[in-house]
Amino acid sequence: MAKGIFITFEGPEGAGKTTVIKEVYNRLQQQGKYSVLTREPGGIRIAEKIRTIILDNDHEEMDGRTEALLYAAARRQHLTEKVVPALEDGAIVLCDRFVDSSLAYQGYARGLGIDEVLSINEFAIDGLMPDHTIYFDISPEAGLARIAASGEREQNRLDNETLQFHKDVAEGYRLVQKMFPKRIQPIDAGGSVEEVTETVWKTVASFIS
Ligand SMILES: Nc1ncnc2c1ncn2[C@@H]1O[C@H](COP(=O)(O)OP(=O)(O)OP(=O)(O)O)[C@@H](O)[C@H]1O
Ligand SMILES: Cc1cn([C@H]2C[C@H](O)[C@@H](COP(=O)(O)O)O2)c(=O)[nH]c1=O
Repeated sequence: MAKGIFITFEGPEGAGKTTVIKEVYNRLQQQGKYSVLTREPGGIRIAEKIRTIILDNDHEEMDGRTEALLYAAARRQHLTEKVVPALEDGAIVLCDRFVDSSLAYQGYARGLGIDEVLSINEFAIDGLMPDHTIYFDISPEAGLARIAASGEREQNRLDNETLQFHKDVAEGYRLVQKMFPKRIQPIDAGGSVEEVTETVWKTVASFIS
């Protein structure tokens, strides 16, 4: 049985999750808290390989159900190899995206059905849902504008979806929040990096105190 705390970070493209989660992880390290920073899809060798297959711009023919199953497969391996052992060791596990991404992106935006995608993920996660989820609340337009402004990142197959797809992702997340109101805590992600980091830090601190 897990002894640690499993915290996931969710939101649309460019919401600032990766930027802020790194800072939160650094602060936990400075405080001497045993913490693990990881991401989905990825975090371990096999899941990073699956990530490359899913996000490759050249794989435009990928079927929606194949996509959902690949995310679930990467998740299963990541959980068994990294997340569960860390939780059993008492770590605070910070994970950049998890099952709610599948529900919003594949379940709602791809039109596979939130319940259907939850059902294949139930097999993958075998009962392990996050203790807490922080949702970075920002419009898809603002998130995509941040990515465009930075010019640092190569656009992947999901980034390159239509604006309507990203609006559907946001609507999907809204429905997922209604399904899990106690677990998912929205924060305003529209401020500066410093402002959002402070909000997230305070929220994480409230989970671990
Ligand atoms: N609060 C912020 N204000 C302005 N720019 C930001 C803010 N947070 C992050 N950025 C910038 O926006 C871009 C996207 O940020 P980041 O990669 O952290 O987002 P993300 O939520 O992880 O996105 P994705 O899920 O698409 O990978 C980066 O260039 C980052 O420097
Ligand atoms: C876990 C997960 C992710 N996605 C999408 C969301 C993003 O477009 C990419 C991951 O890229 P990031 O830069 O690391 O955020 O994958 C998804 O559609 N379904 C999922 O389950």
